[in-house]
Amino acid sequence: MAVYTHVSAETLSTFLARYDVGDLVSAKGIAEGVENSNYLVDTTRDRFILTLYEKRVAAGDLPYFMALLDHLAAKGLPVPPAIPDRTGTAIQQLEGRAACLIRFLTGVSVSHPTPEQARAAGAAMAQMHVALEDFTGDRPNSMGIAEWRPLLDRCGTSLDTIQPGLFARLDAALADVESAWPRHLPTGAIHADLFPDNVLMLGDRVTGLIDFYFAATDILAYDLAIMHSAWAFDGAGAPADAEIGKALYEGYESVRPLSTDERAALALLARGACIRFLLSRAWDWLNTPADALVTRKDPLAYLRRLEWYEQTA
Ligand SMILES: Nc1ncnc2c1ncn2[C@@H]1O[C@H](COP(=O)(O)OP(=O)(O)O)[C@@H](O)[C@H]1O
Ligand SMILES: N[C@@H](CCOP(=O)(O)O)C(=O)O
Repeated sequence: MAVYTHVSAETLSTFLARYDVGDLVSAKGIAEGVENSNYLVDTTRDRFILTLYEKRVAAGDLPYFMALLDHLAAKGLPVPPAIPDRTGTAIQQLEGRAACLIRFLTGVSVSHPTPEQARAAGAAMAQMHVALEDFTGDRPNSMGIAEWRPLLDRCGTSLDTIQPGLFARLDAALADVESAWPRHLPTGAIHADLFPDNVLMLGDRVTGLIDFYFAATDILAYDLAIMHSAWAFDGAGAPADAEIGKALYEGYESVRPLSTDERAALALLARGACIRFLLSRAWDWLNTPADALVTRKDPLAYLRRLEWYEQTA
């Protein structure tokens, strides 16, 4: 579930009156997602997404995310910009939360992507990287490599309640990744969470890239490595059809060919991605009550992926 903050029909009607978008017809909470409260809003004119930003998205970061979305939308990328109200304001306050009314995009996120869908999604990521080459916004990555050790230490040996020896295992894996992490690869604005659930598709066509709330300045090839770690495995962390990972890379390189150094670094960057998502999932696992409404994501699926990159890639 992802409706943490309830918005009544009366409050929403008053809120929509700030915009030139027609009158409220219906509003439904959206179950998918874990970070924010999302509503599907229909008006007499159109369909929108209303997002209320919960504790993980800092209100101070919203201008960066919105500028990035505007930049991509202006270049024709299928991303959902926030809609300005009659005064030109896109970032609002609603029920004590920062909130935006966002363009609705058609399409569905695929649970089991095919190679052709992975190829299209890889190409979409590369188009995004190219379109952001002249984006001047900057946001240090709050989930980047510098943050992994502090997060590991905050989780501490409680990790061993998830799997015996997990803390020591991650401590060693992180030390290896830290000592080899590349410092010379091209950087720019990256999505940093382009999992299948954040790509909307109709058939083999990408109709939407959503959920930019981890976007930050970081290594471009790291974004692709994150994507590979999310797309080329099943939910339990076992490798999916090898064609999917291959098609993802081919799709990306059909738009933005990787340099030799970027290609050589992909496996290491993917090991970093595995540690990053293992740690954030483990933190949530340890700090979310088992009966909470939010479904906790399996941290160990990312340990299996880490092992695959260490042994195979
Ligand atoms: N602009 C959009 N157009 C269509 N559907 C959207 C849009 N934004 C979000 N959604 C829907 O809402 C769900 C949750 O959105 P998401 O941004 O992933 O939430 P969270 O940040 O809480 O993880 C998505 O899986 C998708 O179904
Ligand atoms: N993709 C991350 C969690 C972030 O969730 P999202 O719904 O905002 O994409 C993971 O799978 O661990």
